[in-house]
Amino acid sequence: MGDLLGVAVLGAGHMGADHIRRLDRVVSGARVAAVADPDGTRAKEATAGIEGVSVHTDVEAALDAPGVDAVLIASPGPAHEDALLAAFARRLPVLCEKPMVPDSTGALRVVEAEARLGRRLAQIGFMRRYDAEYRQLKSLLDGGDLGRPLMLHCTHRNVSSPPGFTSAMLINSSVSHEIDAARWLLGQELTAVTVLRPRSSAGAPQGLTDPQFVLFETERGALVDVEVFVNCGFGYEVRCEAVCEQGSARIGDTRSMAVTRRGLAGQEVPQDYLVRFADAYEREVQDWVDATRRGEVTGPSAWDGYAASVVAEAGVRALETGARTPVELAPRPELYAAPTR
Ligand SMILES: NC(=O)C1=CN([C@@H]2O[C@H](COP(=O)(O)OP(=O)(O)OC[C@H]3O[C@@H](n4cnc5c(N)ncnc54)[C@H](O)[C@@H]3O)[C@@H](O)[C@H]2O)C=CC1
Ligand SMILES: O=C1[C@@H](O)[C@H](O)[C@@H](O)[C@H](O)[C@H]1O
Repeated sequence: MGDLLGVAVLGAGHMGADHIRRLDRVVSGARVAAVADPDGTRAKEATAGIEGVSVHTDVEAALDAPGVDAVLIASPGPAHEDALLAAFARRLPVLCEKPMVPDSTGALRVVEAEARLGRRLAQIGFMRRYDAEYRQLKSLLDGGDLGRPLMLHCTHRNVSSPPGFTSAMLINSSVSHEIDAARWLLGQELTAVTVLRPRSSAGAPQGLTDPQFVLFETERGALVDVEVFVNCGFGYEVRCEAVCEQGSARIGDTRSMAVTRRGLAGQEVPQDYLVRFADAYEREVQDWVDATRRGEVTGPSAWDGYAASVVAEAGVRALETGARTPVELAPRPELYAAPTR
């Protein structure tokens, strides 16, 4: 490694381009060494003005490019397994966007491959763990002042879904964040899932089941409900209220300046995740760069990515069948910690 951690970014779409900008201009200690995207034009646009970066349409060529010390995967979910295994084969540390691998069999292959190496290389991009409000809620719950958590009420709304977004993706792409956040906040595995379908919004693309109401059960008897609505049209809203035995705590209400004029009081509502979670992405990538330079791997693990995929897969089955669906996890390799609390 030179003075700076050389990062190969795989995928230069919405998230990839934003991570490239962040690595180049916001976080310290890293540089963009290579970028791969089958759409070469996107890769060129995302790297315009960055010195010393090589641009590729082939993932393996980017991983083997000079100066690459680590990898950031921001390609679509189905491409993640091959990319993770290629990074592991080269012993390169990885920050992989969620979902780690959308299908649980592929996710387990990633866990097993890392366990065979005997050390962690992967951090999964569940950035809510780096959001100031989520961290505050986590400390409060861990401190025990509110007593045992009984319920989490979650809201996850997007203004609109991108082209090609499916009813299953409301769960395995969008709700994957609540799945990870609930496991982390509560320190418990999720054990069963039920999905209800309210009437679909006229604002949703034809055939998309949107919104959905998802109910998770946990191993120590708590309940987690999630309203997910990805074509709400009015704002990017992510909220979570924890209801405990001796109190409740709620995060995600609009935190911007309040303005009153012409008889109305109002606050700006973020329109997408890049705005709402800008600070969280920055802290996530900075922590990853710092830990990688120290030779450590911190943050959400491949096991967390696997668990989220299994729960989401059960959720998609529950959506299709209308039935309460149990979650079955494989035995957890020793390399990974159990959820604690
Ligand atoms: N943490 C978060 O809040 C968010 C995470 N994501 C995740 O980021 C990832 C990318 O999502 P978006 O940027 O929204 O998608 P996108 O569709 O905007 O970009 C994906 C890019 O990857 C390229 N690509 C396709 N196959 C590839 C391959 N095998 N190797 C390298 N590049 C390839 C595409 O040409 C495209 O440029 C997904 O895993 C998604 O779930 C997306 C949005 C927010
Ligand atoms: O990860 C994300 C997207 O992939 C997903 O599609 C959105 O629903 C989430 O809000 C966003 O954080």
